[in-house]
Amino acid sequence: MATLVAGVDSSTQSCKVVVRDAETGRLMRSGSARHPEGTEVHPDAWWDSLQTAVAAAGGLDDVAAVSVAGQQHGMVCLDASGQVVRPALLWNDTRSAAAAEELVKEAGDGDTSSGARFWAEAIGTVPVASITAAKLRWLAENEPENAARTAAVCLPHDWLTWRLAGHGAGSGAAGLAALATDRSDASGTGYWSPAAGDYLPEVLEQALGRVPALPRVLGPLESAGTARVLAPGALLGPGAGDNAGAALGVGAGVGDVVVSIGTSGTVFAVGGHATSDASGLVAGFADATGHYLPLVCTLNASRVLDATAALLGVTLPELTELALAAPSGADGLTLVPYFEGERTPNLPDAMGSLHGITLKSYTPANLARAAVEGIMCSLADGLAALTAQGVQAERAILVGGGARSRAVQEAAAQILGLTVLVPEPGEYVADGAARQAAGVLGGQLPDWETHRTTTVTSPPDPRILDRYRTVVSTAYLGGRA
Ligand SMILES: Nc1ncnc2c1ncn2[C@@H]1O[C@H](COP(=O)(O)OP(=O)(O)O)[C@@H](O)[C@H]1O
Ligand SMILES: O=C(CO)[C@@H](O)[C@H](O)COP(=O)(O)O
Repeated sequence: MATLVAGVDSSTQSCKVVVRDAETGRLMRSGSARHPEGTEVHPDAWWDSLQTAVAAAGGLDDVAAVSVAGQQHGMVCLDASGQVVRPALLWNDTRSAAAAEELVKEAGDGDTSSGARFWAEAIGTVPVASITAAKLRWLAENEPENAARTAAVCLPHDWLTWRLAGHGAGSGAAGLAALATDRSDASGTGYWSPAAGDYLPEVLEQALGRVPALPRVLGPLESAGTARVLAPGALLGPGAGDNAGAALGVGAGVGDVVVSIGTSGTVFAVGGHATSDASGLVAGFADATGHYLPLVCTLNASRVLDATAALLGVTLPELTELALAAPSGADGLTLVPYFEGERTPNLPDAMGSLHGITLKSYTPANLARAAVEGIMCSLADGLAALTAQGVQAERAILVGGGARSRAVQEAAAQILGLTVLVPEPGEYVADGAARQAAGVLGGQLPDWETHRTTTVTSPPDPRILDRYRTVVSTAYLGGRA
């Protein structure tokens, strides 16, 4: 009988579970379940969704190993008994924007530029609202009683792995000591340095006022123990942040840039050295294989498509058809997609906007196309920031729910200036977690050949990005590029 492994992606909008053959990678079963809306979510809701998704995948009683990947940065605070202190603040919750600014300024003794240089060099990432350290500073300032009750801090994937190991409310000090994470997710906290491979407790103390218990950071194929719940007896992998999970899932190599269009838009690459971008555009994360994962993340991607489809009263496939019916460049209509504020560039209070409205351009088809092009332009800016850090970019690999849209695929080919590869629709973060689980079981990452990939061709149209950049520069950046 085949040995089975499972991978989980506990992402912003949903939880996905895949069960694969450990040797061949063949997909045996899968399931998913929705997460609640909002940017503040109680971790119990993720646990409920995980249970539903596991049941939909036919259970995990027969799997030999499981790894959990998840949305990054979410602040999960536990008290001394192991109980969750308050609902988690997610990566896309911007209430911590001012706290992030304070942390940067304080590190430079009041000077933001030298503060940013400190963070880039010490941690690899200049904090913005998304980063866990900024959320902890917000907690200390706004909910001191919750901050005082916080005995341990962990991330969404750490907490789910811990629950699978049988820990939870009532586990006490021994339970907190069993918390584990991996390099990729630790690198998004703002108090773990990918270059040093260690926590910087002084940075955490500056953020929260003291240093609570933290998860042990496991190596790429180090086990987090044995599952006792949902997959009893299965080996637990270290897990990963979802972007590092996607890199594992698509098998990204040198020259590949992964572009993910989910709730977040991300552009990232696996690299051989740690980056430190003091401009704050590129986060210098770690990957899940012992290397690095320089990454740009935006707050606005697939949900801009959801909102535009809702406004036009069409389904997502209909939105794609509308966008494809419009001319490239949408007759000059430019949509800046900062609907939820923006993280890159760091404009937490920004709003979206529409430019170039004329009697000719103001049509449903052009609006659909402008939404797609606006998202892709913001990711093209991310790509430019990445290559400015020395990242080699030859091919873009599109993943995430939005990559299912042919209009998105074609816009990528027109705007990014790279060869665009689209793996067949799938759950690549959960697949990456499953691949990690197989690696933990067998001692090395398997080379699964599990997905077909198509190359998208569409004539490049540099006018789209030029026009977008002019609009962003004048309307949002005070004339700066
Ligand atoms: N056919 C489609 N066309 C465009 N977008 C799609 C399509 N199918 C799914 N999506 C998008 O996928 C998104 C969810 O993607 P996903 O990567 O699962 O998000 P997350 O990882 O943030 O939870 C939805 O917001 C939806 O807009
Ligand atoms: O904050 C980041 C990366 O820094 C986001 O990429 C989150 O990890 C959420 O991912 P999705 O659920 O949108 O895929």
